[in-house]
Amino acid sequence: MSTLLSIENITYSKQQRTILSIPAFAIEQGEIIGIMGPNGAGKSTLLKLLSMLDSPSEGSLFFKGAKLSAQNVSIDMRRKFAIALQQSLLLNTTVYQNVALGLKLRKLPKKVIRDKVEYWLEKFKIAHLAKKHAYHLSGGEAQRVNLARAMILDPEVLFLDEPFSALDFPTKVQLLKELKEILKATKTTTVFVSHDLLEVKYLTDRLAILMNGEICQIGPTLEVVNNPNQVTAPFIEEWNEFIK
Ligand SMILES: Nc1ncnc2c1ncn2[C@@H]1O[C@H](COP(=O)(O)OP(=O)(O)OP(=O)(O)O)[C@@H](O)[C@H]1O
Repeated sequence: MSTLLSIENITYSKQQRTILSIPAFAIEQGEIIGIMGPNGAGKSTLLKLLSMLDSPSEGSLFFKGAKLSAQNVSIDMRRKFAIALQQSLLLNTTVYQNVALGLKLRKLPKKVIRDKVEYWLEKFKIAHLAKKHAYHLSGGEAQRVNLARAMILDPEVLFLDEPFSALDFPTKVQLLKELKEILKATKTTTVFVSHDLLEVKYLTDRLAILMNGEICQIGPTLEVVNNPNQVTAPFIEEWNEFIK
């Protein structure tokens, strides 16, 4: 494996408060890495920095070894990333148009767009909803559209911020299963922020535990879950107790 995206000596501060302080963190090509931690630990902030939606107060971000800064981040660079959030934030139009939008912005030929949209609607089992208005979907259907809209961009890194947390359990389990198959088949490098150890155990290869803005433990997911360190144990053991 080789490092795809990494950060070095990052801090992120707001109103004289340090929200994140991370000396080093690397995401390997093709892996699914989870970021878990208590409320307010800084998970979403870390995701925003990694996906270049925000800039750190200090420190550097590297993509394939090249340093990125607010100045040298081109549209082409941004287009290597796709993001799916808990709220699907779909547009006021059909499912088809929502999934097609990113490719239209990239000015791909109509035929290519149609083929790709059909492919991804099929993959996420929403082809029958193509003409339906996005505002009339169930939560699970909307999240499928959201994920199709991200995957159609063929991202080098997919960022997921709690995409399943608003779904009921059976819907979540089904979508997790399908998404894992898709991510593994496409070898999509994925950063997955979640509150839920069950989701994280199922989906991720490695896990970083973020507490008070610091990565307190990182390693293969099962190793971290089964051998928490002194700092992460109270957080992880509470979960282990719950899902035993
Ligand atoms: N722009 C900002 N200005 C001030 N404080 C901020 C800003 N962004 C984040 N914070 C604070 O930083 C901390 C980390 O926030 P963040 O949303 O990253 O945590 P989180 O781990 O994702 O939390 P949750 O699990 O509740 O979603 C919180 O205390 C939050 O209030």
